[in-house]
Amino acid sequence: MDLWWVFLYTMVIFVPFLLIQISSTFKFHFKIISYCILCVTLSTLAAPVCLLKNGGRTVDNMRIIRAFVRTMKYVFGLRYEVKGLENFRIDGPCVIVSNHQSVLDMMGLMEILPDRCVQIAKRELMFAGSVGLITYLGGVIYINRKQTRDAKSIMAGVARAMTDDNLKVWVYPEGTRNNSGDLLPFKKGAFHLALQAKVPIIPVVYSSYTSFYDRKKSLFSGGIIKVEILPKIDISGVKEADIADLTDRCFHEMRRVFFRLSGKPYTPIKQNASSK
Ligand SMILES: CCCCCCCC/C=C\CCCCCCCC(=O)SCCNC(=O)CCNC(=O)[C@H](O)C(C)(C)COP(=O)(O)OP(=O)(O)OC[C@H]1O[C@@H](n2cnc3c(N)ncnc32)[C@H](O)[C@@H]1OP(=O)(O)O
Ligand SMILES: CCCCCCCCCCCCCCCC(=O)OC[C@@H](O)COP(=O)(O)O
Repeated sequence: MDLWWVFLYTMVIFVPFLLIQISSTFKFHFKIISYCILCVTLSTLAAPVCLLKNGGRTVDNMRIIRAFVRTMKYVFGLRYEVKGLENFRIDGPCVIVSNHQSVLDMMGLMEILPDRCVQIAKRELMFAGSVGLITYLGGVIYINRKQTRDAKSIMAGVARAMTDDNLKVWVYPEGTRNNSGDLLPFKKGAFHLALQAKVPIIPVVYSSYTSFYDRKKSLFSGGIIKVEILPKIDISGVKEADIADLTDRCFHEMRRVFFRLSGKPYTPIKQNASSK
């Protein structure tokens, strides 16, 4: 008899708990899948517009893509509070570096994307159906992260294109998505690129998503994202040998802003800022 009561009480507590868990995981995946479906649908609609208006692969298509993507934040209840947009107002090309937390970043990117700006992306994105097609039409530069030598030679070509075609380039120096509530060490490609093209670096920081988006906790609700565009980092006088220091400086500056925007106390780290 006693065992029966234990069983009953366990079920009364356990079953609703299990159901809540399942429904929150289900809700999370449902939202992520909706996000992907919306991306695929919008890129299918935007691709013909790009082709009809601009003919083929050109950075001018980014204006069209930007307009489509900017509608998506309303669907997911996201709001962006942007500061420092005036720092984008520089003549000529530059390298923009920002933190990368999730696939949702694409919305934050398009929210503030300046004209004539292309992104560096992993080459796998090229094969993502209509999303791949739209990134191709927008002029996204693909790199193979597993082949540093290839990635470097592509970046050297990009440096030339930046000055020839007056292009801004957006790089995620962490090199991968990171939803940990801190920044990953920076890779050096973006900084080599700025030096090779002789252009300034503009850091952009997005506050942490962890309060409304967390893959591990199956959390994805609406929220406010604070964005700050920092003043440009001038690279005049910087030499190849100073790249590690430059990377370090930029990393620490961005990390400080990241903690401030995320409302978390700043904790200094001793480890080297760059990945090697
Ligand atoms: C309407 C529809 C809507 C829906 C659809 C919307 C579509 C929207 C359209 C468009 C938006 C698109 C959004 C795309 C977003 C995509 C995001 C991603 O994919 S993020 C992943 C890929 N990005 C990166 O990885 C970049 C950052 N990585 C780098 O820059 C690396 O540095 C890289 C890959 C070049 C090399 O990586 P290493 O892992 O080998 O690491 P290292 O430490 O940097 O380099 C190793 C050694 O090589 C030197 N090195 C690196 N780059 C060099 C260079 N260019 N020249 C000379 N040396 C270089 C370094 O100094 C280092 O050497 P020493 O250790 O210092 O001795
Ligand atoms: C035929 C297959 C169709 C597949 C459709 C997939 C639709 C996906 C829509 C998502 C579009 C968002 C684009 C943002 C790109 C992005 O943020 O990629 C992540 C990479 O930065 C980092 O990669 P990782 O190293 O894996 O963290």
